[in-house]
Amino acid sequence: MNRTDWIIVGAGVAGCTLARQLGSQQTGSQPGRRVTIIEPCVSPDSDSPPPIDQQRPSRWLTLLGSGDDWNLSTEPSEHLAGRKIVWPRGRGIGGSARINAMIWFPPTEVDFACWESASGGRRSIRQWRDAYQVAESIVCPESPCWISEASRRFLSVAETLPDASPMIYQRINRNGRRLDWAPMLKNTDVVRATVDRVLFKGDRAVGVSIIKDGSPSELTSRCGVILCAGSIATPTILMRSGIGDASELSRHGIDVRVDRPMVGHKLKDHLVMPVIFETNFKDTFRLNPSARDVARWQVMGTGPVVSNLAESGGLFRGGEFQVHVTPTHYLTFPADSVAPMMTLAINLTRSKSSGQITIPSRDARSQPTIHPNYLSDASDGDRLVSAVNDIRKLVGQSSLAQCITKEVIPGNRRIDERSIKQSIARFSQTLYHPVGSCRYGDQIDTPVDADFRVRGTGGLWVADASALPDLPSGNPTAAVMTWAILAAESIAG
Ligand SMILES: Cc1cc2nc3c(=O)[nH]c(=O)nc-3n(C[C@H](O)[C@H](O)[C@H](O)COP(=O)(O)OP(=O)(O)OC[C@H]3O[C@@H](n4cnc5c(N)ncnc54)[C@H](O)[C@@H]3O)c2cc1C
Repeated sequence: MNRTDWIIVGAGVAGCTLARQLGSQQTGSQPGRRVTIIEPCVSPDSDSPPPIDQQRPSRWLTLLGSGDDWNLSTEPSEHLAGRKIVWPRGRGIGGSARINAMIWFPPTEVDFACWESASGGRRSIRQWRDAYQVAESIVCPESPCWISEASRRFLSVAETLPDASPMIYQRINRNGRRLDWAPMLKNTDVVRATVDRVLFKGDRAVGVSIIKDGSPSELTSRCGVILCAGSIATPTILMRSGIGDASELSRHGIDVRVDRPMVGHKLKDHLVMPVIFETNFKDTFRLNPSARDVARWQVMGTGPVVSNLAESGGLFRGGEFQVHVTPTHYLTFPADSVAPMMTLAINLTRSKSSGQITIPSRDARSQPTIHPNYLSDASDGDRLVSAVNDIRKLVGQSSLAQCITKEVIPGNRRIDERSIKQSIARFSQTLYHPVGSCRYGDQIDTPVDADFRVRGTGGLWVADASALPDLPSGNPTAAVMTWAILAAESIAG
């Protein structure tokens, strides 16, 4: 293969967006720039669009644990009753967007201000906003034309709250089907391989070493390498390349290239606490719909089959926490339940607790070690309890109360702070939003600088969720695309 201009590592949300943007600069009088993206192979037919059944929005749940998932899990969490939490991450073109719940949540003004501040003023709120507009024009998110009774009833009472912004979530869908990300790579060479580490000449990144069909080889590039392998894999690639905490790297026999103790640190995630109710709603949501509903979806793109389960919700108490409404028992679905269920899943928008990613060895095939340190900052637990109580109050003091036959989790007997905290420790889950493990910023201790460059190197950038300086206010795909668009502008110069 001839030498490419840029190598992008990982064809997930950031990688596909970046490839599209860098590739689109090949038009007009500009000399052609070649972009190569590297993504592991899932299966022989992994480049074809997913079969029709998998395009049904609610099917994302059954993709977890499939061949499209890296099947990761955390170390035992001290504040979650010692539980290991399953951390799905998508694999194949589209990355985690192959298996995600497809909610499109635009960044808020708080997010734009946070990003401007992280850049030390190098990138203005306006630039971030403009980049978001480009992201939106690429995805063209859909407003669903069907929501469940659970969503309808919840929204009608939430709309009466003064400090809430309830909403039906927009979807990353086309005609009620999961978006296919592969068309974004039409100007890009795709190599199916796993990246082990970055290759350098002096301080400059000149390519990557890869494992393809079980054998090691190398790919080189003229302009450099952009890491988009996501919040878990990007820091591990940096560490294997000798960029990280010097003492940790030496322990694994890795030559230290740049001593950057913060690589892998400041990892954050949205921890979600499901408050689950049994109801007297007329409809029970089923993963396997009737033939009539399937036909309605296929022909008209509407009906219960367009549900992505997490249909609606919004930001509450002035943006302090987010809610996802599902017409299911969040923890046992798709197993049938005795009565129609509703879950109000609650997460803090910005937790203070942060964790870290480390590598157990220098072997690229070894699973990274994930310590999310959920609730290690005590104030997060206090704020989550208070959010749970807010939502219980909303349900108990509104017309929704007539529809509830039983609170299943935490349960009516769990009223005091201690027992709600026990419930959180036992039942809360990841909302699948890890960010920040290769934090961007103008401060000297951030691994990535305000131009998306890995500090202490040349020709090496990070443009994925790992670079986000903090959790975004909502679901991160729109934020990650926004970052990739500004990174592409910066990298292409
Ligand atoms: C189950 C689930 C549900 C979610 N629901 C939503 C939602 O509804 N809305 C929302 O906004 N967000 C959601 N998210 C989060 C969202 O999908 C991620 O934040 C987003 O995909 C992150 O983008 P990324 O490019 O950083 O990483 P990813 O999209 O994960 O892409 C990383 C890519 O790098 C590849 N890669 C990893 N290691 C290597 C290597 N060594 N060599 C080469 N390639 C490599 C991976 O295979 C993957 O394709 C969800 C995530 C999950 C897992």
